[in-house]
Amino acid sequence: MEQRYATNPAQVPGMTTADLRAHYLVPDLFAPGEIRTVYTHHDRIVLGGAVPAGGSLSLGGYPEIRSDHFLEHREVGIVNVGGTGTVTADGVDYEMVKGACLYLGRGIRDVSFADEGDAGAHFYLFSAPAHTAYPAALVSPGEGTVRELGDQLTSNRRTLNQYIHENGVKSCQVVMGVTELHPGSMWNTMPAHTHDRRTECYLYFDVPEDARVIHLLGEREETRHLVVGDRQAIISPSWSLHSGVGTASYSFVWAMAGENQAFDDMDAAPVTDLR
Ligand SMILES: O=C(O)C(=O)C[C@H](O)C(=O)CO
Ligand SMILES: [Zn+2]
Repeated sequence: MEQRYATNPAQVPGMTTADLRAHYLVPDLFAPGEIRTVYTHHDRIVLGGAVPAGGSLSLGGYPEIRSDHFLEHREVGIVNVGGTGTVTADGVDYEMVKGACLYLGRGIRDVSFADEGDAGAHFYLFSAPAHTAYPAALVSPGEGTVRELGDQLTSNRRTLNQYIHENGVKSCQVVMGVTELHPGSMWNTMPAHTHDRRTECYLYFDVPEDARVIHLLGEREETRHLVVGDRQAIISPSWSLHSGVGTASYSFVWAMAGENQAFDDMDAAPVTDLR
């Protein structure tokens, strides 16, 4: 499990492009036949990618979280950003089509990922410490709480699906969903915002091979950017604003953990305030 220690906003102005990428970009979560994990000390979130590639992969314990099994004292939200696959949790099979979201609570011992042939399932994992066990739940794409946001005239028309959240699938900390940009719209999360009570991670997907998302980060008076490709994740600490613009339409999984689960607890950073 890769370790990423927490950072302070005062470090950002002195960072090179390589420093910014090393701290806030997760470029290689997905590899065929592997489960990869990254532990960020920002709100103790673990990001993971599981690519069964026609076989089956088991999620084990890790010394970095002093656990015999991954969900010993954690919960996880999983979104499949590839072809159809199956997650099995303590003997129960959950078939996950592309875009489906599965919540698995604390205490589940055996978790495995599988797909058939060249289906190409890519399971994205977002996990945080959990104080109690909530029931497992599978949500089909588009079946959560749907919010239509933005406008074609400002190139930010998008559909935001909330899956694991206060009024949906229950969890201890994890809040998770998927936002899809409409064709011709390029900007997500406009205006940019912060939420000092939660760390948030985005996993960009369905980014065409020759396209990139320019993701904004940092404090509003001192912004920086990351150039992000398909199935790459970013870590946005509680003090960092987040927003992005693509050179083509794309989608992203957003997920948060921290002090509260109130989606609308956010402080807008109007574009006129950004430097
Ligand atoms: O397009 C958007 O707006 C989003 O998807 C915003 C994220 O959900 C977010 O940053 C929530 O805090
Ligand atoms: Zn946010």
